[in-house]
Amino acid sequence: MTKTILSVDNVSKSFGRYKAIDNLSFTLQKGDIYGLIGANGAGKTTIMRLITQLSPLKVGQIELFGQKINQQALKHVGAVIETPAAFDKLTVQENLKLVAIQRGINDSTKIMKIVQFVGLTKKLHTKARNLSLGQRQRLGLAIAILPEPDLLILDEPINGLDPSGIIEFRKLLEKLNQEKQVTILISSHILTELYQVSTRFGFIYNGQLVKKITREDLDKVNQSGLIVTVDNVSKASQLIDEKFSEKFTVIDDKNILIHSLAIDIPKLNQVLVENGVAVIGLTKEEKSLEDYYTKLIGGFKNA
Ligand SMILES: Nc1ncnc2c1ncn2[C@@H]1O[C@H](COP(=O)(O)OP(=O)(O)OP(=O)(O)O)[C@@H](O)[C@H]1O
Repeated sequence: MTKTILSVDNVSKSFGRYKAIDNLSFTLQKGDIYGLIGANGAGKTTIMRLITQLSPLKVGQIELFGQKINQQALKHVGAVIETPAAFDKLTVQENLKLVAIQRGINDSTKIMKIVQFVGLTKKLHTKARNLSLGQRQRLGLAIAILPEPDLLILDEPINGLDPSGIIEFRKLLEKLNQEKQVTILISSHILTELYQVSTRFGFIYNGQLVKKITREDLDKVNQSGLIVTVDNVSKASQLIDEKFSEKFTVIDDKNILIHSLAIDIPKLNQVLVENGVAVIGLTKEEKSLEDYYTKLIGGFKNA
């Protein structure tokens, strides 16, 4: 049975006359890794600040774990929003000890486990101000996950991480999600990475959630066709036209795009070969999350 962890319902937020969030609604079910995507200024941070009560909610409703947001429910939420919440003058260990005291965590081995988990063991006694940007991101994550939250909210957590750091970070999130059943709301401009980690996506444009899609459905939409590479395009297109009902486009003098993956591929191959057309390749045309985003947002910009 699915369990709703977070429900954002018709939320709006204005700064003066400017409407940063415009009637936005979405829900997170337990186990989701929800990728929030949008251009600079779209409203990603603002909605995260509203969820965590860093910014007061005046229009709409937000429920956490089935109840109206309140301080008690927020104890089960870990968040890294904008700059990580570490104290510059304290070391990594001191920062985590402080969180442990604030949250009543008595197990002293837990800090070491978390430090190891986020890959900061060598920096245990380094002051937060002397950490690199990526190391600060890791400390921010450590602070957020030390109290074992049920929901983790991460605003641009992979900014500033090096390539191997990005991969490690993805593995950390997957581990938290799979082993500890942590539900995650994450924003990032690095869409290749967000695609790999997320199970669902929400696209924000000008403060509105203009599209919600599961990764499964995104994959279906993006797997938009089959590219057939042949030695004789005119003969091949004539045969496809005669023998199959799928729409197709001749791309160039070697390639034809069939606009459906439902076509009977062995039969297509057989028909072409039996009629003297050499089939050089059959490739699924798979588009990326970037392609989907560009097309979706392009449509709104041009509307
Ligand atoms: N405190 C504030 N006062 C006035 N305007 C604000 C305030 N906070 C945010 N905004 C505006 O609200 C809009 C949404 O900002 P937000 O930080 O949520 O965007 P974002 O999607 O997180 O962008 P980015 O990808 O650049 O981090 C922006 O136009 C921003 O200038």
